[in-house]
Amino acid sequence: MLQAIYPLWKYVAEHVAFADIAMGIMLVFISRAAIQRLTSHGPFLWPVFGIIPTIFMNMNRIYDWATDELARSGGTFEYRGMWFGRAYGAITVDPANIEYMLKTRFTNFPKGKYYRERFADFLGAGIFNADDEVWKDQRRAATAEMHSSRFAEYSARTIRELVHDKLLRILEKVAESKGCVDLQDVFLRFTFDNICTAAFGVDPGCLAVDLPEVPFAKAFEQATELTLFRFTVPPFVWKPMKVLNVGSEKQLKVVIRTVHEFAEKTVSDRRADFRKLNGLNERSDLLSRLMQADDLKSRFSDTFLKDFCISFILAGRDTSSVALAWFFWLLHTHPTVENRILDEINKIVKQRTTKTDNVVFSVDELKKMEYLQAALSESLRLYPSVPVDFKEVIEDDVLPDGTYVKKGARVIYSIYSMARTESIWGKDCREFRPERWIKDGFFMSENQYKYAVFNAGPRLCIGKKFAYMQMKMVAANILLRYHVVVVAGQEIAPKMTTTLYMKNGLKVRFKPRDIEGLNSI
Ligand code: HEM
Repeated sequence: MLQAIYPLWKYVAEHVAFADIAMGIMLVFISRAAIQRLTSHGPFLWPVFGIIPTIFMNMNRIYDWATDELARSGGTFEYRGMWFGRAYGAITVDPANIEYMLKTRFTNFPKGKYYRERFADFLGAGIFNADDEVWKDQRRAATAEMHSSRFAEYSARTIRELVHDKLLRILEKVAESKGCVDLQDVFLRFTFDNICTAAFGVDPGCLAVDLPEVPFAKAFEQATELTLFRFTVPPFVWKPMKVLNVGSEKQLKVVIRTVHEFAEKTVSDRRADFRKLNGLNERSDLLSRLMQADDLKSRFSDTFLKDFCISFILAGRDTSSVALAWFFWLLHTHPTVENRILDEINKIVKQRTTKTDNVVFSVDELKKMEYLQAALSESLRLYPSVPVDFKEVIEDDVLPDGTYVKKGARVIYSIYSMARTESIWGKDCREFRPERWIKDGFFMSENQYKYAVFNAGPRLCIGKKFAYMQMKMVAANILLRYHVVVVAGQEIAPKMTTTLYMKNGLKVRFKPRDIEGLNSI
């Protein structure tokens, strides 16, 4: 045998240079990739690394890149990538595929282990990080409490107080000084205080006039960012770092501790109040309502309540604030829309029978603001607070458009790209046109799977109603009193992360309006 191979090897060694062999291997890979490109949709898949190099090349415009590729591929493309571990699946904007995953085959497309493993330290088994029975239990409890008239009244009151006692004071101070402020930062502070008040019944005080740094809020922000880092590196990098307690994992441990200590103390203090007062009838925040509702069954342990509240804060913290920042930016670039909103607010104020110096909108008045609701929905369509989401595949499946997805795959849906897809929203899909939401003078909602901004199906956002009330209360009160002037020369661009922040914030000035002359901008 060796006698036969040796002459052959000798011949190859003498006549074929190493470079020729390398070239041969490369040609095989390139022709495989070229065949793949010709026979499938989607971006070029590189040898070995698949889609990863293309993602890195387009990192600073990843959402627009995905939109272009999805348009080229007819709405869905498959991907695979090797980044110290295998990743594979599909990316889609097809509403039928989204309905299939989020409703029809809900149990085959959970959040999954990949997500849960990375968020476990921070969120424990909280609703945002749970599947199956653990999720169902929390969902049921949260829905019952949040849809109660008691919570609706409590949240309306707390939002109103926060707007009038804190937010408008800050704006007034900025307007008087003729200075400018980062409106996105102000909104982030507002929603953090607001969601903590709703979930825990505790106001952390981020929205004080001097805009202080609040340790709990800072720790929460860092815990989110450092957890997201785990999605960008392979497990064999972050897991040993966690065990050895070094680098970002060391920092993560510290900030998670701060968040958990705050939450644990709030839960145990409330438990003590419960025992002392023999109930929590006076309190309407979610934590107190859950404790009270659970009085006899003892189903909700303190750990469950802590995890529940932390998940809730994560879900409701930044979503409506970034939505408001994009909304005010769009108004700046579309003054006719701003005028129409002002007309609507003006009419509602004029319908009042009693005049007052300080207009405080009631929930009924906010409900009548149909055009404002349309403008906020349109702004969220173009700039969805959660631009992409994904689900894990439990068993091999076929999506309605024929895409085969293997067990263990991740199917990503790009909500940002959906808004820019002509087959979904028409030729004017890229335009900011609140009128598309108005039929016969009234706001008309859209199919959840076409407008997946608040997710859809059994996991539809629980805070949707709360978020609209919050956004309308803020927008109507600011617009009534100020013309928001965007400072010229700043770069407005999205930050490439899981929440659609403005990368550089939104610097604005406030020009007080003559409330009598609402029609003049
Ligand atoms: C404009 C504002 C908001 C938007 C665009 C939004 C969007 C979303 C989206 C896309 C999800 C699904 C996330 C996922 O499963 O990966 C979600 C879930 C959720 N949202 Fe919202 N949200 C907003 C405001 C809020 C607020 C203010 C609250 C709390 C008061 C809230 C509470 C929740 C909760 C608890 C879930 C988890 C539901 C579940 O998994 O069953 N959201 N939201």
